[in-house]
Amino acid sequence: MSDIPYTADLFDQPPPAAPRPHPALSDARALLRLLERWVARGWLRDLDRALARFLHAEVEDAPPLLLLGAALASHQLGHGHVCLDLAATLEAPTLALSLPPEGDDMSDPPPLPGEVLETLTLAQWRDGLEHAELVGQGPGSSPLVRRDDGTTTRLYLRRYWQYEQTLHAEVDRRLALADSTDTAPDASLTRATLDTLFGTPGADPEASGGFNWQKAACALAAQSPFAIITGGPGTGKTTTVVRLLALLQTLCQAASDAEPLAIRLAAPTGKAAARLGESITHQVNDLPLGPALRATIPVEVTTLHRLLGARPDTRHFRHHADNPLSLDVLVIDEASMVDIEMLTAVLSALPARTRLILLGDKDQLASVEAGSVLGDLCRRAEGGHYTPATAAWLAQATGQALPEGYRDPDGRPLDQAIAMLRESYRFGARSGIGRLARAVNRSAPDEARQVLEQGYTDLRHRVLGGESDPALDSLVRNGSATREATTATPRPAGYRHYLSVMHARRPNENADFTRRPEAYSAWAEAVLDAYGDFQLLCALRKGPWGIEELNLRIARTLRQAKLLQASDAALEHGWFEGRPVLVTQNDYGLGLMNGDIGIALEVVEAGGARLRVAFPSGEPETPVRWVLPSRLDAIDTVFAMTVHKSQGSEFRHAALLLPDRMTPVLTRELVYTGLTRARQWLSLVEARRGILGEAIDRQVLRASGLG
Ligand SMILES: Nc1ncnc2c1ncn2[C@@H]1O[C@H](COP(=O)(O)OP(=O)(O)OP(=O)(O)O)[C@@H](O)[C@H]1O
Repeated sequence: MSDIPYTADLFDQPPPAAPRPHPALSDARALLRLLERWVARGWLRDLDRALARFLHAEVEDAPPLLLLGAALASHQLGHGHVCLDLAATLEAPTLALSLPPEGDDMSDPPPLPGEVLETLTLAQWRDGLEHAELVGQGPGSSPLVRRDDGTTTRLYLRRYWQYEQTLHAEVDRRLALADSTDTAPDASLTRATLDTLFGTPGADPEASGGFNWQKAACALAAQSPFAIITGGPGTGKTTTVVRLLALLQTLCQAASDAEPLAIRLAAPTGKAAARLGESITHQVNDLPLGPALRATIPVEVTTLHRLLGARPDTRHFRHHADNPLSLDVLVIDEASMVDIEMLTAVLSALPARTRLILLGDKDQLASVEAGSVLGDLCRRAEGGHYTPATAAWLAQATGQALPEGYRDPDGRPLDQAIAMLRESYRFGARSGIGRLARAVNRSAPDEARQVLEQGYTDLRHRVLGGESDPALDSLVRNGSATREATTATPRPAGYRHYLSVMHARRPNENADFTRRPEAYSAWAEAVLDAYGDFQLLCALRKGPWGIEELNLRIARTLRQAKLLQASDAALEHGWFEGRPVLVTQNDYGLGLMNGDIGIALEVVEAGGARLRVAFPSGEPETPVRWVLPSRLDAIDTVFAMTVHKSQGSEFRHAALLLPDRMTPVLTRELVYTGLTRARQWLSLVEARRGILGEAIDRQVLRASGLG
């Protein structure tokens, strides 16, 4: 009692005024004015406001709370959510809406969502959505759909609600087929084939209790027309799927003398497709199988757009429910990057008998488009939840007893179709990167901190002393010093490495580009390969820790070290030799895909020097595709790359830079995705001590009704 100041002052103060409801909550015109200010400021898309305006113009009595919900549900699509979760929005508007957006300087801002929503309750917002013409509860023609459960309401634009419904229906249809006994594969042949493909039974590491999850994944997927194989980097997803395809072909051959299964492999981006193609080619060659069976496993990988027959200027594909793909098996790699619209299109274009196998890492950042389908479907993957019938099948088909902890008599049909690979062969038990990735995934900041302090040789950690700390420049220029710095030990590179290769291996100055293309091609291949040795990854686009400012800072650092030569103007806005660029949009005409990285190189042509940009083509005969800078519009300089853009890529040494303050994009998934891009070494750079812990405490939860 004595701690409380007992002074007259305390009682003289008027009680704080209760916040008043914002006028936009009850007046449609005030709401539209507010949305206009948010659009002018770049907080909302014009598209989001246009929807609210359209509904207001069409239906005079459309409640303001409904218009607000519609604009925000539309805004959420731009942030990867298929719907607006009302309760989450009211609880933490800034986080749920990512508003104000990253990089806003907050000078003279319009009212913040938090201020506007401050007095609104979930019950009031729900009441405000009561409008039969505009908001339905299910099938119908209303533009919006709401789904209520005890704790929240989800508001969808009808198209996205429909995607979710189609996806549910298509997955359920396939899972129901899995239950019918006439589709069950021959258990003894499955077991004999898996023993051949995987060698002696039970050869998996102790960490998995001797249980070979790769083998189990093959057995689970072989008995279901829909299957997911999820696992972190290097857990053997590709290894497993190649063996699964060999098993399926063996079972098919034994069942009939018919043709082998028609199998296609696909990935969401050209880069992911090229990577899978390369990895699968090696794996197929190593299979302990005869050449005839090996030849039935394809090594060519296409993009999903190409598979479905994308047509320019329309979101409709050539293949759909009425013109389905003729296939027996479709494998989609990097499925975490596939958004809900694309996955629905794929499922609709596949006959129900076609087996669909999704591969991916459920813990990675989801697609930037709406819907984290893989993550949602795999929410229960960690625990297994296999029924007694599934455990019995695994015992018959693999000769292994499923550990108790993964059994569940109440397991759901979807659980039976999902296999999680739990052991990384790339990051063994002694790898700091692997241990850090596990700590991040478990949201264990203290454990992550300990891993950083334990002196792993593949892990470096640095806390910067401010925006201009030269340690960052030194890291990106030179890489990091190895602890066991002997000349024989390879070192984690910085950008000096690829630029040195560029200078040292340049073709003779008399070599003309048109007459000696092979000399230029070999040079470009060496430079591109060396570039893959290092990449700086950042969470943000804007501000001192964002890629825009860092790209310029790094270019200047490299010029100062005499590794680049360019005027200020060229560094800021133009082209210079050595400029690494990232393609940000597919360009089928040029054969370039979103995510491709090229490097500007100077070639001698017709007696003069000119810049051309070299991209890896993925084709063995002409490994480099040369493009004139003037033909490239959708590109960014990529000395610094956002973690979002780095998905599906790997670098021998990756430096992950975390900013000095929390922003909505900084989450556990982002840190995990960033650090698992490193194949051999990771440098983790904190702009402020402790930011890693704060980031991994926060997980993105995408709003959806899947899972
Ligand atoms: N059971 C195993 N025993 C030993 N090595 C393995 C095993 N499974 C996979 N590997 C090796 O681990 C490495 C990674 O395997 P793989 O490429 O199949 O993993 P992934 O999960 O597809 O990787 P990514 O995350 O790159 O997509 C490869 O070198 C592979 O040969």
